[in-house]
Amino acid sequence: MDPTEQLRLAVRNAEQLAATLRQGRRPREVTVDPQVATCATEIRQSILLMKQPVSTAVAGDLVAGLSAFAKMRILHADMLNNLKDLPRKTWMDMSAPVVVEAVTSYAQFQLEDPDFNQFLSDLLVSRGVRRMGAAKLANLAYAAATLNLGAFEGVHALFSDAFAAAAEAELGRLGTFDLSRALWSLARLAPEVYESAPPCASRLSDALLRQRKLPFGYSLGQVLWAMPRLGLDSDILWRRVQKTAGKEAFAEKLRQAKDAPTQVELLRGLAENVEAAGLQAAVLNAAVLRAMAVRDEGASAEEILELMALRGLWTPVTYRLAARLGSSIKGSPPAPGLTQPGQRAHKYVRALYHALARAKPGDAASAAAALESFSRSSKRAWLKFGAADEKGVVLEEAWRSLGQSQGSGSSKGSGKGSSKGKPSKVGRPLLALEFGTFLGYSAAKMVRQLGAGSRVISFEMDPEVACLAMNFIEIAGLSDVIDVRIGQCEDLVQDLKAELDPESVDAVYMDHNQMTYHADLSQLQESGLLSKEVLFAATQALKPGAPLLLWHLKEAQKADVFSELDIVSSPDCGFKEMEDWTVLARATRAKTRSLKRRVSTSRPPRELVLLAAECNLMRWRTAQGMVDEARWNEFVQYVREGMEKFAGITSTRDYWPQPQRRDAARKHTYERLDY
Ligand SMILES: C[S@@+](CC[C@H](N)C(=O)[O-])C[C@H]1O[C@@H](n2cnc3c(N)ncnc32)[C@H](O)[C@@H]1O
Repeated sequence: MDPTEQLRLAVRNAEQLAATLRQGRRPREVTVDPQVATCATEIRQSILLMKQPVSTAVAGDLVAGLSAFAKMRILHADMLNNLKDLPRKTWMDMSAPVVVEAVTSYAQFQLEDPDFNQFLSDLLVSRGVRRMGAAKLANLAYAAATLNLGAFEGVHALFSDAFAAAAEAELGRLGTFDLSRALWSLARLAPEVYESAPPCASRLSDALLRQRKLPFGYSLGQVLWAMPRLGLDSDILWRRVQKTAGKEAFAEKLRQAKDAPTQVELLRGLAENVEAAGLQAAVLNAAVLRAMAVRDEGASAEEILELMALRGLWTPVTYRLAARLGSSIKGSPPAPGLTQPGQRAHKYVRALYHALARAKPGDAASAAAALESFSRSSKRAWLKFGAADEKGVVLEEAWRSLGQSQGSGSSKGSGKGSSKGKPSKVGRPLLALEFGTFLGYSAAKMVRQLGAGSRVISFEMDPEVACLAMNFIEIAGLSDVIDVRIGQCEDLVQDLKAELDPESVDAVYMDHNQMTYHADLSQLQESGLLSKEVLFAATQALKPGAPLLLWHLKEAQKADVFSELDIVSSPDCGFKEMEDWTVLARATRAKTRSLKRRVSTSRPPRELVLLAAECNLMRWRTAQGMVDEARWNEFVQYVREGMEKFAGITSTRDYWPQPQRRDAARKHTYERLDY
């Protein structure tokens, strides 16, 4: 058969398969589904046989194929590579809808490819984006913003001009979802924060506020993030939505809150929006904790205690807080208070109450042990701790040795203005940043190992989870030394620059999103916040995998930015035959010239970039319940082999109490067709 015809038929087939996946009718692991595999192979074969460069019509089929595979969250490298290599003329000849589909599908893979991003940016700027209809424009802007094309010349102006020029009737046709995404995209593409709103933003925001149904959930969080950046006031919107706002919106409002009283009010609002009694109590306890952090807010803390007593929501944490406040309010239920989270409480809430019922108040070790026992109690109770079991030992050792070599408990603040005539770093309490608080388990471990007086600032984007963590930290007796910040880490790091002295961060621990580890580390390096003797640690570097972080660190080591790089192989927490890597990178004052220095101008190998995208897709498919443990065992070995093959990166030491388990883990092989 003519390869272009074969491609066309296979792509139609892929579209149907993607549709059945959406209806939940495909088997569990779609990447090994025989029908998907056959279709993927046919596409590959036709690409290999086709005369290059392909015609615009064939390019259209490739785009449709890419879009179908993007919907199935499967990386078809041949299709991606073929599209990437299309001559500019073919891209210019494609119709606007095909270009929109190509860019939006491509964006879903979140590939790190600055050269192609530059190409796409130039292409969009030369083609122009007017006259494509507001819905397509909103979609395209969203893809461009996801790819961070705002970094390239002309892209932001392109979209802001197009939205400013769109006819009123066209904007009127956009629904709440599209308007929300358009606002987010404009803010994301903008090179800086606006003082006053540009016309495009005002028009979109007016159209949004006219909608009968206002944004909610994730979209609302995006709009609340975007509005202040676009110079828009979000108060009117917030007043209308706050009673039904979800956690994404509260997370953003809490991050933006400039003072503790505003945070207290927001947490009280969040408590009214959650159902389970146990979670409501935890959120209100968090509000009391925030109120206690400021001197004049004792009255507000008492008011919340009163409200909790009326609702019968006192927990062991509330009793502790009341005692700390010297409050005379009579608690309810009687001490120790609620130790059951209530019907239908989420696993994380149950985990906290399991700890509240078992931990000795003020004793961090017993609190941590209680969370561990919950996580081990059954497969379904398993919790995502990246610092437990063997990996926990590796990390604790590293933090302890940092504490012993640098910290000793002499007092020196790390706030702005406290570093006049900087003394030597040796002999002062340490400051650590954690990315991904979850229930506060690893933050508690870290702060204790770093030594007396040390502090951890921990970032958590889920406000309910952050509140659970604040309760756990209080029962562990660590509220004075662990500060949970709510929001997206990227924004929180930006905010920290105004608060901390340069070079004041001694340790960083990442356990949030492996896909962004390397970008988050770069942001920290560029912020100037890292000490020249910083210890950087990250978990889950092999499962689900952080190939780009590993590559970044290896390059940084070559450039003497980090002098030591330790990649420790061990079992993943709770899985005996699943390998994971914990990464430890140390800077050394004597060697490290500047952490800000650009590590390298070279780009990671293409295969590594594709591997990173595969790790991300695997995470996505797992969240959809499509990947089981056996498949993961296999996949991590594929990542390990890929790291060695494409970047020469291997583990540097083992921490396997039973080495035969490691050998067994390494025998797993990942079946993956070549496409
Ligand atoms: C694996 S858990 C962290 C476990 C925790 N470090 C421990 O061992 O106790 C990952 C956490 O990171 C949070 N997270 C993910 N991406 C984030 C981001 N971009 N900013 C802030 N928090 C994030 C998630 O909500 C989740 O609670």
